[in-house]
Amino acid sequence: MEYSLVCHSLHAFWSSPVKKKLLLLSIMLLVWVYMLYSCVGYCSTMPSLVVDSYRGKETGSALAKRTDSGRMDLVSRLLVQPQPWEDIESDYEDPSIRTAASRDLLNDEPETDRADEWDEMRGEQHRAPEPSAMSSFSNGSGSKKLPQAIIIGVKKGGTRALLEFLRVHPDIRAVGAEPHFFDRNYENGLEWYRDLMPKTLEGQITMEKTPSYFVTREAPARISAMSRDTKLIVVVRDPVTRAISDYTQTLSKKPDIPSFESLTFKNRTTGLIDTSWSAIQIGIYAKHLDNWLQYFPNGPDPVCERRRLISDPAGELGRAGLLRTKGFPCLKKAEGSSKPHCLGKTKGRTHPNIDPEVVQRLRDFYRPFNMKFYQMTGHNFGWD
Ligand SMILES: Nc1ncnc2c1ncn2[C@@H]1O[C@H](COP(=O)(O)OS(=O)(=O)O)[C@@H](OP(=O)(O)O)[C@H]1O
Repeated sequence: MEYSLVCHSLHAFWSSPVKKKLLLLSIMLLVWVYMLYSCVGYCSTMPSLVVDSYRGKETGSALAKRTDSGRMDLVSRLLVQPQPWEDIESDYEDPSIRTAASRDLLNDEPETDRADEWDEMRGEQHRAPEPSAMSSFSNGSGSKKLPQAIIIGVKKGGTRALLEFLRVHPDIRAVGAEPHFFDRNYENGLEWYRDLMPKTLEGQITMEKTPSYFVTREAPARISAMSRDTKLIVVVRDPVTRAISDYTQTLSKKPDIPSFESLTFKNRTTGLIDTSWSAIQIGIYAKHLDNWLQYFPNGPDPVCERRRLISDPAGELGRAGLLRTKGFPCLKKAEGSSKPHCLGKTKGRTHPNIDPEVVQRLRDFYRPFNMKFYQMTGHNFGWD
């Protein structure tokens, strides 16, 4: 009896249309709350491939200390546009690199473009960190290692472009500024050098580029003492246009220097070339390479060529055996950016017009050295 009464009242309750709607609404609300709860939990534990603007401004330790709830993560992901170019690599912030003197070998002039480094550092601040590096950064894992690969030259050869191409790859981590360890800072010791490097995980490659190593007499012995397995990479360029590019850089900083033509010759009448001028000397590649072969009998490998780096970067890197098997995307654009990150403002300066006779004289001067260089590397770069 009691049972039928309860059933009856329940039946009466369910049969009321208003109450039916109320119940339906409550169920929907419950389902919605449950779904939201699950989604928050799931998203907050997803590996982060992009950096939101807030995280991007933090340092590693700040990241570690952060105790955001998953809900905030979700909200920031939904509301804030992902800004993958806002992460800052700590290696660019290293004051010891920024203040490292950068001087020409023979001319007492800045060797590479400091302005470039700054531009590139700024550009770097807008780079998306690689997923693997990101995770090592955020969880504090990974360690600083001595570089396994170094771009050793040549100055004005396109070394910056090459490094930027390579470091797009998630398995490559590189220090952006030039450490100049094996030429100017050697007395600081290997620990100092290692400390400049970014943290890497197992399997990642640490790299740096300092183009003056190629012409530094002590560099091969020093690099070999660090590790004979160090992979040496050289980008070369037609020595005549390289010299003009080098001169153009100096001219942009010291507009009062003598003309290229007058610096080229010891004696213009006799046509004797001044090989003590660094702009000329750097281009005698065969001579410098000889020095490397004493410590690295296989020589730098690979030797890339600047023209090909411009016309077919992926092909040139593939030919050179760099990342051949990795499906390397060379000039990757950042999400949300129309520009590929590559070079600073000071690259691609207009060269001054040089007297064609002087250019020809220089071509004649370099020809035998170029031939020797082709022989040594087993590759005709076609500069003659
Ligand atoms: N994608 C690409 N590939 C190859 N080369 C490129 C590329 N982009 C720029 N460049 C030119 O490279 C020249 C600068 O070389 P570096 O980066 O080695 O200069 S530096 O030694 O670090 O100052 C510099 O040459 P100049 O313009 O003749 O001065 C750059 O314009």
